[in-house]
Amino acid sequence: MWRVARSAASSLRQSRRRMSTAIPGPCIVHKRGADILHDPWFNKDTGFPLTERDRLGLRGLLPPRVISFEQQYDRFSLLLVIGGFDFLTSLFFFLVLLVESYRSLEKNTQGQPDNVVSLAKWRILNRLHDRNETLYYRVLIDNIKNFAPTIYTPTVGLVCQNYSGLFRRPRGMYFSAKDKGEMMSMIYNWPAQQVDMIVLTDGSRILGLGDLGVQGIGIPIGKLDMYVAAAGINPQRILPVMLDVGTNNEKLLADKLYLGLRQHRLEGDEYLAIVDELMEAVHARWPKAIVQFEDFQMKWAFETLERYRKRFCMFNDDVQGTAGVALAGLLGSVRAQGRPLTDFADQKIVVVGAGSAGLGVLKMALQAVSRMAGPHADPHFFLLDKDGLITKERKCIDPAATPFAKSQGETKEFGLCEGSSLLDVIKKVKPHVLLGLSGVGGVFNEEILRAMKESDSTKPAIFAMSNPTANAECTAEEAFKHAGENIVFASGSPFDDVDLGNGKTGHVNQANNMYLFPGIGLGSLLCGARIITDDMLQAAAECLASYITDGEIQMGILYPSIDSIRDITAEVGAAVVRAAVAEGLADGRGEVGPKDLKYMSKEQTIKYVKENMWFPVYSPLVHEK
Ligand SMILES: NC(=O)c1ccc[n+]([C@@H]2O[C@H](COP(=O)([O-])OP(=O)(O)OC[C@H]3O[C@@H](n4cnc5c(N)ncnc54)[C@H](O)[C@@H]3O)[C@@H](O)[C@H]2O)c1
Ligand SMILES: O=C(O)C[C@H](O)C(=O)O
Ligand SMILES: [Mg+2]
Repeated sequence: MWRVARSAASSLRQSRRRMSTAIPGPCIVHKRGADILHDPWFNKDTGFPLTERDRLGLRGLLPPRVISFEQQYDRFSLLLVIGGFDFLTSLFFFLVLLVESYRSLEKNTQGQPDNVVSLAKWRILNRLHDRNETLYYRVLIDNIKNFAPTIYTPTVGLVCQNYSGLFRRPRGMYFSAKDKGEMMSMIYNWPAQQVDMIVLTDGSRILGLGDLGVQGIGIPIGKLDMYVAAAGINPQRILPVMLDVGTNNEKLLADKLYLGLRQHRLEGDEYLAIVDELMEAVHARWPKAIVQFEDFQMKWAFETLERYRKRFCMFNDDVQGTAGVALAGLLGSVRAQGRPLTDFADQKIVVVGAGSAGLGVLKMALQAVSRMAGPHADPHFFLLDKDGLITKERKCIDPAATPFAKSQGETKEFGLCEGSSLLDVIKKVKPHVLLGLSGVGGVFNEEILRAMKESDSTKPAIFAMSNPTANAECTAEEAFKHAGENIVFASGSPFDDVDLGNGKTGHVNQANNMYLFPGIGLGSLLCGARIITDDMLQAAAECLASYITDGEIQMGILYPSIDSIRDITAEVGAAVVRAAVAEGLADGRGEVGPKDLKYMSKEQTIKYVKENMWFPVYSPLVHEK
């Protein structure tokens, strides 16, 4: 409680410093009176100055006292500090929640008080988001480390699971299979003239929680919150999109409260025709918008990526964002062993999970090895799925997994065979890295973690990257307890650092694509990239990898603290801009043309990116009919 209060106070001081230097430009508003109070984009609540109240027809619609932004911020931060950590207040919100949507919440959170508290915190933030976006994003930016776990992973998973019960008002756009033929006109229903960043899901693989259908909309919302907080994308220019093509989740289909289409998922050409139509509609209205595909099941993740990546400015976060973050961590783990980066080519890496994320990681790791050791390099990657080690003998092997399937010669060398168990692989291979993207909680059990003690690495790396928390392959505590103090550890969802009991701390890294996707989107946007290429993604990953100092690496720190995510994102964004310029793919943006971008130094590019990041301050509102 004390630590949180102190960090909230220090954020507030920093925030005040920024508040005093910012000179906001005016903002045109086409409405007056109560309509403004009900619009979270423009609403300042009690913060409207008296002159503005007169100009906008607000006099008499608010209590007379004007409360400054700083005071509003204080009041809200206090509410959250108390709301999050004081037992009685938590209990109060628990009761409120029970009353408001008793049945569904009780059913879904039975015996899990942590979840109830997490949802209560999410509700408090969400209410502010509904009411006053400027204050919401300021609170988020200044307290990102505390609140990311609430608006993003892991709580966002819980929010998706409970979506029907939590639903109060829509956010973003919903396109469904029933809208076929209508999307080109529907897209004009979105009230904002300009959209820069879209996150799109079909809800088919939400974190490690499976097919959640329309309820998956929480993921694009959470990702776009990170875009605003980390990348400074203007919240008036973001658009979360749910493409509801049905669900194969029988429980949801049978649920009377389910808010999505009650039909099984479209498949094959029918499915692709719907996605094509949506992409055309988006492109027709906002040709420069970046589209991030998120949490699509593997077959559609790969297919849509290949289908659109040369036609639209888009990327798949689970395949490409995850790959870059994992690669940055893997390079860090080579440094942690005191070895040169080129030794990455010799690392034995076991990847558990042959889905969109696991295969994305291996593909990018293979590219890195080829760059370091030449195109004929023979990397030591071992890929397992639910049926064990994948070899060339596997029947019905997924084409995307084929390049990583082991040949008979390779398996023989290690005494392995098709379908060898994870334990067998670890014991015989003695890998430098064990990386999980399986979506299965606890698969790195005690035996497996103990076996990692025999790793050939002086600093074995354990990456339990699956989300949310309960789906992590192991907890941080289990990893340090069973695999030893010598490991470097990273997880997709946040865990606290581990007290090793001897005055030492086991550092927990969060290997989550949040370190890259905001910068990939921001950089692509600010240079007017036509498409997003592998070189741009590689530049992003390398930038993240180089952010960490040798001193930090020695302490087991592979990724920066989330507190510095805005700074990291600016650097990553600049790296993406420079890579796009180098490839001749940057058309420029606004008054900044391709030539301007080309002649910017690295520092100038970072400055350009930083200057174009939105920051929440109350702008004077000017009414125009
Ligand atoms: N940390 C991050 O930034 C990040 C990014 C993307 C995905 N993820 C997480 O990774 C997980 C997987 O995502 P995905 O898109 O690849 O899913 P997916 O469904 O495409 O793939 C899952 C893979 O895991 C395998 N698997 C299932 N049970 C297994 C078992 N017991 N042992 C070994 N393998 C098993 C499956 O066969 C499949 O190959 C999810 O939990 C997701 O939240 C994390
Ligand atoms: O959403 C996250 O936290 C990471 C990733 O995109 C995932 O699907 O798990
Ligand atoms: Mg995802």
